[in-house]
Amino acid sequence: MKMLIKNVTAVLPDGSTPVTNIMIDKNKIAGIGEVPEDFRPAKVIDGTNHLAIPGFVNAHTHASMTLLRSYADDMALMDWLNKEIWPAEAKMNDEDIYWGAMLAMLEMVRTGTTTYADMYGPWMERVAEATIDAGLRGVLSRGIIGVAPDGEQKIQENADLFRQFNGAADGRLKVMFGPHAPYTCPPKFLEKVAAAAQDLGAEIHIHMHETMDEINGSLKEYGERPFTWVEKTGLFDGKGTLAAHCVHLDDSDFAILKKHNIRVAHNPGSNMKLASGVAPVPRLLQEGIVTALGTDGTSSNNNLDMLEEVNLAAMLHKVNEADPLAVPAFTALQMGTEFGGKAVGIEDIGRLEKGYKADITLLNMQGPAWCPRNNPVSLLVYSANASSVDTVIVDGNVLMEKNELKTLDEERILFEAQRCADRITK
Ligand SMILES: CSC[C@H]1O[C@@H](n2cnc3c(O)ncnc32)[C@H](O)[C@@H]1O
Ligand SMILES: [Zn+2]
Repeated sequence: MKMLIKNVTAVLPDGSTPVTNIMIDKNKIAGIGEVPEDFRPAKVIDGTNHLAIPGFVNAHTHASMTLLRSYADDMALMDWLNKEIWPAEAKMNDEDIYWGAMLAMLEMVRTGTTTYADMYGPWMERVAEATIDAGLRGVLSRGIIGVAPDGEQKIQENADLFRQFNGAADGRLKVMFGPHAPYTCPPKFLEKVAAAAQDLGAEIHIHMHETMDEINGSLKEYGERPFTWVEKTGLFDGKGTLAAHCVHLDDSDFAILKKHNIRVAHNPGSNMKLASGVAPVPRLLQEGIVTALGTDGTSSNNNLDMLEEVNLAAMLHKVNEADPLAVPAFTALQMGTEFGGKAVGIEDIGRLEKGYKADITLLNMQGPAWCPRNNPVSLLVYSANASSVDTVIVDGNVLMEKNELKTLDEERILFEAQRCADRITK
């Protein structure tokens, strides 16, 4: 189907923001600019007073964890996982996974995210189902904890997930392998994950170097930093790696990141809330390492609002480096969009440009946060919030138009998610 977004202020890849027209043909952007006479759209969206941006790419989350939002706060990572999160997750069933994921879909659509990279499980097929039902683009991995007795079975489940869903839903689903972290997956086990992923040509999604405890624990147990010994398992030798966090990095870690083109998902909100530290984002960007943004799960954030992460990325590194240019506004926006596409290994998302996928978010610029209109990118990153998002398009399909949801039943999702959460947490 042909669709036209007319008279919209569009954030183009060079950061300019002309008032223009976006032409969509099937699932792609067919052109931006003057509308040719022979372009006859079946649907027209009036973009007057709206800002069009590429849909946000959440490069690291745990969607079904929405059920644990506001359940365990103000703790450091390992206490939080061991004492609260893992016992609660042990009570989840496949219905919880589905409705938790549906609550995440609802929040992502409402806040303008069009693609997300997830690590969770078991029952990741229910997350796939939720993604298909909602119409989002999902990069799914079965979270694998190797120290558990059923570690090998989890590798098989990840392989099954890949076979069943990689490329499914018109290519909207992609599957990676999800070894949880170096402290839950010993070297011999990671060798097996690496072999299984490489057999299938799958990429890796893993938490790396999140806290100083992780680094110190690894130095104690293996005499080496996690990146050093994980590299020796061959995990980074396959199709590609998405490493979440990368908060604590020395020169040897930077060398490994560059050697293997490892892409980083920076999670400023989660890193602040769990008091994990501040990732060296300005240096990552300077050294040409693909650095995207993620929310992490909603028990360490506590929401899936990518515009908030864009704002946090722009603000946190300024104060940390005492440098207002540490992460400029447009760079932060690129981290949440274009760099996100690269990080999740989908090269044709994240830019408003001919040939790219029609994954587009529109924000209503009426209201005080958007006035005066001196600089739309600045208004977006520093002034507005995601309540301005009113229209979301993924793969050429409209998921929300002028705040009206097209694929999701909000009332039902909120009811079912509360019911599931009550069973787990009460
Ligand atoms: C085995 S599925 C994924 C696993 O990861 C847990 N998790 C959520 N947030 C974090 C984080 O910041 N660091 C490490 N692990 C995290 C989640 O609860 C699942 O158990
Ligand atoms: Zn995480």
